[in-house]
Amino acid sequence: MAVYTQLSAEALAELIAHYDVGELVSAKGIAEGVSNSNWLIETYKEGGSSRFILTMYERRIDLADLPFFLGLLDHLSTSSAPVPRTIHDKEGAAWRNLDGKSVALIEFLPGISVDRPTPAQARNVGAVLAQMHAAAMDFPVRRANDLGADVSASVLAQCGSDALAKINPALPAAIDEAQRVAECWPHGLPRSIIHSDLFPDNVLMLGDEVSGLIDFYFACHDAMAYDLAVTHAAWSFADHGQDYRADIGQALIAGYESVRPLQPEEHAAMPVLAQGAAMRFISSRAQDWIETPADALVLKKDPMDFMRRFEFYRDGGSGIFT
Ligand SMILES: Nc1ncnc2c1ncn2[C@@H]1O[C@H](COP(=O)(O)OP(=O)(O)OP(=O)(O)O)[C@@H](O)[C@H]1O
Ligand SMILES: N[C@@H](CCO)C(=O)O
Repeated sequence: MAVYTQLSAEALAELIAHYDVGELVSAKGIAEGVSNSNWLIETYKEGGSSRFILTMYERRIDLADLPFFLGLLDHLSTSSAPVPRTIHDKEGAAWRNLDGKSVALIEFLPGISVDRPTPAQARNVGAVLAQMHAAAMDFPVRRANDLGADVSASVLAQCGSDALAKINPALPAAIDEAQRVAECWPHGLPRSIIHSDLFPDNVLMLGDEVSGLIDFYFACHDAMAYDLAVTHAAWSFADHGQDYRADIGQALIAGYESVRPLQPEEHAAMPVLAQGAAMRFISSRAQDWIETPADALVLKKDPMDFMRRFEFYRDGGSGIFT
C-alpha cells in the first residue's frame, strides 16, 4: 500500500482550498507506489469536475530536490512529451507543508500501465523518451545522479557477500561485477535530464499511445543513452528477467532513434550501459531487501530479476544492440 499518512477530510479540504481548483469532491488513496503517499483528488468548479494527484513526500526524497523535480514537470509539460504539470497554489508555490510533510498537487493524466507491452507500445515509449530528452535539454536546474555505477558498486560491497548470499547464492558475484562495470564506465556521452526509472509502472498508456510519463523522482543530469539502457532493461524482459523479448528491445530502440538517432559512441557504449543499468537495480533492491524488516507491509522487489538481466547483457555482448 502507499498511503503512509492518514489525512482527515477536513485537512484535505483545507489544503485544496489553497489552490484555485474548486471544491474538494472526493479523495481516494492510491494503492500503487512504494515511496510516497498518493491520493486521487476530484474537485468541482464552475460546472465541471477535475482530477489531480496529491503526493505526500514520505521517504527517499531529499526535500532540497523538490524545486528540481516539480520545476522539471512544469518545464516538460509544455513540450510534446506527455508529462503532468505541477499545480501551483494561489500564492504560486509548487508545494506546501501539511502535518510537517511536503505535499504537491499534480495534474492527473489518463491511461494505464501495461504489464506485457507490445512492440508498437515499446516503440512509442522509446520515441517519447527521446522527446523528453530533447525537451529537457534546456531545463536550467541540475541534479547529479546519486545512483551511478560507482554507487552501485559501493552499495553492493557494503551489503557484503554473506547478506547477498542469503537473498540468493548467485548474488555475491554482483560485488566484483559492479566494480568492473564502474571501472569501464563511459564518461563524456551526450547528456540531458534523464528519467532514470522509466519502468512500465511509470508510463501511462492509452492503447498504443503513451499518455503520461510519471514519477520523475530519480530524474537527474546524466547520459541520455544510459536512460535508454535503463528503459531497455525495464521493458524488454519477461518472466523475472529469464526471457529476453528481442522484439520489444528492438522496437524500443527503433522508436528512440526515430526521434533522436544515437551517436556511434552511444551505440558502442550500450552493452556496458545496460550492465550498469541492471546493477543500479540489483544494488537498490538488495539494499532494500536487507534493510526492510521481514514483517513490513512493503513489497520487496527481487534483485535476482536484474541479476539475470545483467548476466544476459554481459554474455550477449554487443549483439543485442546491433
Ligand atoms: N500524474 C498522474 N496521473 C495519473 N495517475 C498518476 C499520476 N501520478 C501518479 N499516478 C498514479 O499513482 C500511482 C503511484 O504513483 P508513483 O509511481 O509516482 O508513486 P511512488 O510511491 O512515488 O512510486 P514508486 O514506488 O515507483 O517510487 C501510479 O502507479 C499511478 O497509478
Ligand atoms: N523501479 C525500481 C524502483 C525504484 O528504484 C525497481 O523496480 O527496482
